[in-house]
Amino acid sequence: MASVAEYYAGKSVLITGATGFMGKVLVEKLLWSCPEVKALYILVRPKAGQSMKQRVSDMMKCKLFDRVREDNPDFHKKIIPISSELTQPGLSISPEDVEKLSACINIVFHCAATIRFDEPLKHALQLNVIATQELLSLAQRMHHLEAFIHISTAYANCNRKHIDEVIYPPPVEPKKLIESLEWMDDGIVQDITPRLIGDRPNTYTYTKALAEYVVQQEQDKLNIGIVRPSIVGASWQEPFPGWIDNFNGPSGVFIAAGKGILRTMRANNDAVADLIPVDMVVNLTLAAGWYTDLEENILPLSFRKHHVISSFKRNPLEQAFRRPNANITSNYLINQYWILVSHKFPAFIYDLFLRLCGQKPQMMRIFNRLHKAIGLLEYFSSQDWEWNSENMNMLMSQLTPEDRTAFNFDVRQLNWPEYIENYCIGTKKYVLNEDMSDIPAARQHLRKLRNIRYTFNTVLVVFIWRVFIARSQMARNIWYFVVSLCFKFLSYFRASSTLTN
Ligand SMILES: CCCCCCCC/C=C\CCCCCCCC(=O)SCCNC(=O)CCNC(=O)[C@H](O)C(C)(C)COP(=O)(O)OP(=O)(O)OC[C@H]1O[C@@H](n2cnc3c(N)ncnc32)[C@H](O)[C@@H]1OP(=O)(O)O
Ligand SMILES: NC(=O)C1=CN([C@@H]2O[C@H](COP(=O)(O)OP(=O)(O)OC[C@H]3O[C@@H](n4cnc5c(N)ncnc54)[C@H](OP(=O)(O)O)[C@@H]3O)[C@@H](O)[C@H]2O)C=CC1
Repeated sequence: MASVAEYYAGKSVLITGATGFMGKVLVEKLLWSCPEVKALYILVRPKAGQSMKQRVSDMMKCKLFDRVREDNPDFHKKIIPISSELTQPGLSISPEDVEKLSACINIVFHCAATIRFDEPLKHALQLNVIATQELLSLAQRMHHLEAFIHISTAYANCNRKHIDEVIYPPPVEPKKLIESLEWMDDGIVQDITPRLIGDRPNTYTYTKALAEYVVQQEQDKLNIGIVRPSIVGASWQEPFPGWIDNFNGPSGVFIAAGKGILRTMRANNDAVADLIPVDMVVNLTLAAGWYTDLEENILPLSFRKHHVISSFKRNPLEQAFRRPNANITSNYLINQYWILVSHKFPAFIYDLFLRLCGQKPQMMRIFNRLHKAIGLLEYFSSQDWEWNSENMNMLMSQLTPEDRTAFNFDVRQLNWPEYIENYCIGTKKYVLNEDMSDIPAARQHLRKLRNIRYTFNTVLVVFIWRVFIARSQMARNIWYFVVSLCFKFLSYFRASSTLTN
């Protein structure tokens, strides 16, 4: 059997979602580890006033492609952008491009999706299910297609506790749902969405489950593979440790904690957050293309020992609101208490301060957004799942020893504290674009925050005590008793030290 790199040599690959987090890393890794790959066709749409060409050219300037660029400055010649808006009929690919793709594509990686948890059902269905269907139809026209790899999520079946490497029956026949939603206006769809998604937490996991079923329907006509990553985090090693470019999932949580904004979160301390580095997911995806089978992948990170706070204390973010410190509890009331004391109260004080300085208050608004985001993640942070990963282990055993290194997805090799440290540094450098040389100033800022806190606490204690003493005889008695006790101790130590001298 050919090695993974040999398999991709001379092949033309089609990638959707190549401008996304995972897609970019997939493109980079293919160019780096499979240098003989013939061409990478990427489906891209114009966005935010930028043309498709401009977007692709910006993407290739990204630091992520540094090692590829150094190795081969002409690497961009292998990347062929195809204009496509996935939510449009026929993916809005021109007939000439359809012809071109049909004639040359050997492998398809379908990464594009909306991963927002609050996506309206109609749009999530359009992108995650209908576009997948359209892509499968296109794939059937490809004369030399060898594999169609669909990126799903380990949470597509999160309504189950134990998840096997099988496609479960869909919650509803996708075709019927698409037909019925077609005539409904957005308001009606919004009203019935909770009933439709049932025991799933959001439209994302619901539509990803439907998409898996749609892909499975084509298994007689195409060689399909489904990869189900869990929570995808910053890169472990490739192209360099800590690469991350978004606020999704844990990254937003880490940044909010590092900035001292997030001080409490509802999660099951005994549960694990199944985090997997993006480079491992990409390695597994490429190996799945080589082998074409059904895979999934997880790595447990315990909520109790997450190493995030200690990492940010060593490498602080700039201008933190408060010192990083997070209380993780599964108890609703305790969490609400901390939200009040550690989130809303400081936000209120800070906004009051801003108002007094003639500035616009902003902290309460930031906290409201944070609470919305954290609320959407709570379902995942409060539970535990069990995944079967026999196919993944089998795939690993099929790789040559060299490929096991070049396309490593063995999560047991990961050093957890080191990975989280690089992840936190990655959020600082690549998401927030902060300079590492500012770390001493950021540490100084944390020290200042600590001193403000000590001063504030002392003033508060003295103030409460003074109020208390003024009103209660008993408090006064206790106060005098404590003071006289301290005084006696002091005199005793002074006397005994005089004796020993
Ligand atoms: C110290 C404790 C440590 C504990 C350790 C444990 C960690 C693990 C924790 C929990 C794990 C659970 C994870 C489960 C994952 C499942 C896995 C998957 O299969 S898929 C992928 C998942 N998909 C998402 O993560 C999308 C989630 N995001 C959304 O749905 C939306 O972004 C939402 C609703 C959260 C916000 O929507 P809007 O409309 O209010 O805002 P918008 O347009 O997205 O963003 C506005 C601005 O805010 C930033 N932003 C977005 N999310 C942020 C966040 N979480 N924190 C801070 N800023 C964020 C954005 O970059 C943007 O910035 P600009 O305006 O462009 O400058
Ligand atoms: N991130 C995670 O934690 C996890 C992700 N996954 C899965 O991995 C895959 C990739 O996720 P990730 O890279 O994080 O997601 P991103 O949101 O970073 O990327 C999504 C990609 O889809 C493209 N896309 C979205 N809408 C359209 C459209 N209408 N037309 C054309 N392209 C479109 C985006 O293009 P554009 O740049 O134009 O917006 C982007 O390239 C998804 O299938 C997701 O379900 C699974 C588990 C966890």
